[in-house]
Amino acid sequence: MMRTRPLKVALLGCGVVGSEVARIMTTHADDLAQRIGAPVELAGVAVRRPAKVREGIPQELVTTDATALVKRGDIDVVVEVIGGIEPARTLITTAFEHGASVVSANKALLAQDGAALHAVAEQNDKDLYYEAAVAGAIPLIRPLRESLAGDKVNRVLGIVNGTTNFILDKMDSTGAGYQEALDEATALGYAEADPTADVEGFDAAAKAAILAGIAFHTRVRLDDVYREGMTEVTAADFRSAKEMGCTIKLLAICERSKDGTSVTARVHPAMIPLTHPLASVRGAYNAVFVESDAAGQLMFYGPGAGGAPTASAVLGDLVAVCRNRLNGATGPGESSYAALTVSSMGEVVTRYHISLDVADKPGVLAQVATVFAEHGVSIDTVRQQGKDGEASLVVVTHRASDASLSGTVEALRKLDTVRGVASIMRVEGE
Ligand SMILES: NC(=O)C1=CN([C@@H]2O[C@H](COP(=O)(O)OP(=O)(O)OC[C@H]3O[C@@H](n4cnc5c(N)ncnc54)[C@H](OP(=O)(O)O)[C@@H]3O)[C@@H](O)[C@H]2O)C=CC1
Ligand SMILES: N[C@@H](CC=O)C(=O)O
Repeated sequence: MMRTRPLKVALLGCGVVGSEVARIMTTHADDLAQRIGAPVELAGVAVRRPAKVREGIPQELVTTDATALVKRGDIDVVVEVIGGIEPARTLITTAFEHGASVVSANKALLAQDGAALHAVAEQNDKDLYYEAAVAGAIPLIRPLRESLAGDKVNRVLGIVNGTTNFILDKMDSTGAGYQEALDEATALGYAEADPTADVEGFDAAAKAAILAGIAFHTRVRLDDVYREGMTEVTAADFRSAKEMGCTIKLLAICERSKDGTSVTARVHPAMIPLTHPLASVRGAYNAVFVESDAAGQLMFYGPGAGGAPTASAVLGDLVAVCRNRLNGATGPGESSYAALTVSSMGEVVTRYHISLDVADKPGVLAQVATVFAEHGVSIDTVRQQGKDGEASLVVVTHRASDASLSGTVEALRKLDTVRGVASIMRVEGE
């Protein structure tokens, strides 16, 4: 039976994502009411610049006083799409304390303060949902939290940042420059307010922290995630990757140790074989592999950024939270998490592609090979190209720990025949 009194929604932020949330709430109002069992009403929209023309948003709903909006006391659900840590964190906390549940797309905040926010939500018997915080439109949080709750997830690996995938794809497929591709991603609404978060890997690291926490039922914070961005990836790296039958992607990889007592989470550019499904993920699309004991390997794929795709995930959460509200219930919380150790990057085992500038003279290869052997790093292939007394030496290793590889590189730098380490890239997905 349809309830006639509407559920009231406060929208905090009306930018790329918020404007699409408002549009869908209006255009799909009847369908949403049907699915929820009550109409939903946009009760207020908090922004920074009230004078800006916002199509479809009645001016009387617009306010710059987000605090007063969440304190009104008659708001059922606050949708936070402002981004950043403050004022978003205080607004969300205040919303719980004044009787509202919260839907957020704010991965930066959730990766940093997710545990504290969940605690406040639970103390106040309210929901905190955030499907849109990871991988845009792709349903990933709910499958991990609910569908796979009876299984044991061991690994989550994928592309979780649309902006950097867009840039790397453009650089690889059209030879576009980095800045040109970044400007296009920003104009399309994919990039964060400060795109440093995207290109330096902070956004993907926040998503990795959230994914690892939900997948392994533990707490992983942003600071626990090893992070390298993609600003150092060059056209030469793409050429080397092609010679190996690979391309380069910015990957987020979260793994549970074999004995199940610890986890690792990392974000960095990696070479992946062109035959791997992740190699064909184009533009701002994301794709995530989840490996679990019983299900085996699952792949989630779809638009990872942009206003409408992200709003789709926000609306899904809004419907779920409204239904919970009508049923007088809340969805699954996170208070039952175990405290697994988060291991350092040194313990991660993978393959490496190392490009060295060396002197082009006899014995160099043997010298370099000895250093690898002394550090217990086994070599898979070596390719040398020399010219005018200088040479470039490309070494691809078998699987080795990051700590052994770091020791190897430190020792290589001390050889007088090694002029420099041009690039080091991990090789994944084989
Ligand atoms: N863009 C995307 O593809 C995706 C974004 N997200 C996340 O969604 C959130 C929003 O992103 P996006 O829509 O792109 O960001 P935008 O920068 O486009 O929008 C931010 C909105 O917040 C408003 N705002 C900023 N500060 C305040 C404040 N102090 N009080 C009230 N309103 C404020 C802005 O107001 P005004 O309009 O007046 O400037 C604007 O409407 C972020 O957490 C982001 O990480 C998640 C997935 C994908
Ligand atoms: N800036 C982010 C937006 C979605 O999370 C991205 O590019 O993935």
